[in-house]
Amino acid sequence: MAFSSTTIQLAVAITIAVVFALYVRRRRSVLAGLAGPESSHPILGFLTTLLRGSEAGEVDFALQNKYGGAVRFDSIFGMQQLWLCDPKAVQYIAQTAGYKFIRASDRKEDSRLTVGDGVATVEGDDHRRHRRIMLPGFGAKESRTSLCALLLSQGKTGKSYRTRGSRQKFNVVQMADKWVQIIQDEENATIDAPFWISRATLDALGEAALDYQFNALDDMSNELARAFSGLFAKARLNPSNWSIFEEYVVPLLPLTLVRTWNAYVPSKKRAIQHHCKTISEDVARQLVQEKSAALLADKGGHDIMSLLVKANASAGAKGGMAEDEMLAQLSTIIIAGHETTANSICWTLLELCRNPDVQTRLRNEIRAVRRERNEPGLTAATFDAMPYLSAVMKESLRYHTGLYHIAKEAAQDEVIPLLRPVVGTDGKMIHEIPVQKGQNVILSVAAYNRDKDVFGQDAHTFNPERWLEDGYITKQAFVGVYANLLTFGGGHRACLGWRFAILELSTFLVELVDKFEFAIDPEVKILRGAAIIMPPIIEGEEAKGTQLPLRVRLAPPMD
Ligand code: HEM
Repeated sequence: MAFSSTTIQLAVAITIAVVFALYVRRRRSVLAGLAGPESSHPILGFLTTLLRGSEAGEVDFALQNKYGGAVRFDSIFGMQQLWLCDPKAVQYIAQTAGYKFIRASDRKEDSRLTVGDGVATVEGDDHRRHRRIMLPGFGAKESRTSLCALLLSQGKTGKSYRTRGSRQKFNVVQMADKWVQIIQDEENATIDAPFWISRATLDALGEAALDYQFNALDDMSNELARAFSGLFAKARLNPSNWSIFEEYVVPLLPLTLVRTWNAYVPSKKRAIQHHCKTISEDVARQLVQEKSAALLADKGGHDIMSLLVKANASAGAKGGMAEDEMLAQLSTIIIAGHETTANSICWTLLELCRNPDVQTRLRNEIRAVRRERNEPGLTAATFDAMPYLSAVMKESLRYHTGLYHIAKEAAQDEVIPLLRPVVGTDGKMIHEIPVQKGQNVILSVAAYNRDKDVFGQDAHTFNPERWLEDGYITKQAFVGVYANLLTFGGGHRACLGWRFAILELSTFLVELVDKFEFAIDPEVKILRGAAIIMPPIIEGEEAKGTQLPLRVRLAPPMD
């Protein structure tokens, strides 16, 4: 990439200013006694290893194995960063400390570029206000209602749910029909699972959460689907040294300079982010207008966006959201809820390929329950009757976390407790870690979810059985909203859509595993891409982005 001389001069000036600021800060750092790895780059420290490891999570597992639950490492210019997977430390930061730990400020402007000032970006009182307005759309009842409306639409529509007009099939059934066509037309065809699942989950999110038809499965040229599919891999996989430098140094500048930089210094990532934001804002504007009109006519729906418009109207001028904040929520929901869920479905299918006995047992359970209940469509109660499905999902969300890191920052001086002490550089045991205001902290979702004390000595093995046996999992500290995993985060920032994601994952698995048998060419090595989220990628074909070629066959009928 060629840089203009102004960009280079600006970069040099910023570098000098930041080096000086960090030099002062480093002298004050209280993390020096914690053990950690050597830097792998003179300027970028250990970041090049952490962000570009062979596979997302692998560096985390090595740190956990060598140092335990708390690690210090150097980021840019020797600035000290804290990495944690200790259950009590994670619990403290994600849950107990509340707003004493905020979203890392180096991530905020970046996510603002894609989603604007939505719930995932704002802080403090604004964040409380956004969550209060959004929560009604994401509660247990609403998640079930909006998704059940969809699930039932493939059969008879329940009287308490709205009809879906001309749409007859839930998206996964529609996708499965297309797969049947492909495998009938071409012997030994492989299906690139993320290509299809990403479109189907976008359609599902549109219909269930927004009452909007993206038509991504029918319309291969759909602009929004093309922009958002594989977005993280396109924008973030394998970052160059320059991208890492920019991502960590620029946010240290005063906000106006950060925004000037983002507006005038060209980058592939920012071009992608800008494109996505523009497209999603167009859809959001249309939706907010439609939903507001429907509300005025007393015809408000039960989808998340309608509930959001309704809750916002009730909140009134003081407690409500401005128009740009409402628009930002739609981009937030698409970014937060689309690829994360699509990837989780893909990883679960891959584990079913790698563990054929698990696949067979799951199919047997699905078919037995469906035969026994004999219902036209799926309901939340159908899933409740499938304990093995629940175990497979929990294990998949544990083993392949949607995000492998959650980045936080101390909003004040704090002391972080540890469940298990770690050995300091002077050989003494460290039981708690004092941090100063502004300290960046990485919570390793990948490593916490593989904690052997919590999940068993075989935590690095995919084993759904652990969720069915009493005493296999020992709760060390309450951490997350679902199955005590850190996958959906925790506390005041926990994922708003986790119930929705679980219902969606359940639906896709039931429909797909009932109908198809899945296998993968053993020669194809699938890696967890490191792109904030973890898209499946093929070793040696990283440049092609998200891929998961599966051998899909019709499953033999039940005896
Ligand atoms: C398997 C799928 C998913 C995973 C693994 C996932 C994971 C996460 C994580 C780790 C966070 C950040 C938690 C933190 O910072 O402490 C988050 C936040 C969020 N997620 Fe999800 N998510 C998923 C699906 C969804 C869905 C389907 C939706 C919406 C329909 C959604 C909406 C959100 C929102 C709005 C936030 C921001 C919450 C806030 O900042 O207050 N997510 N998610």
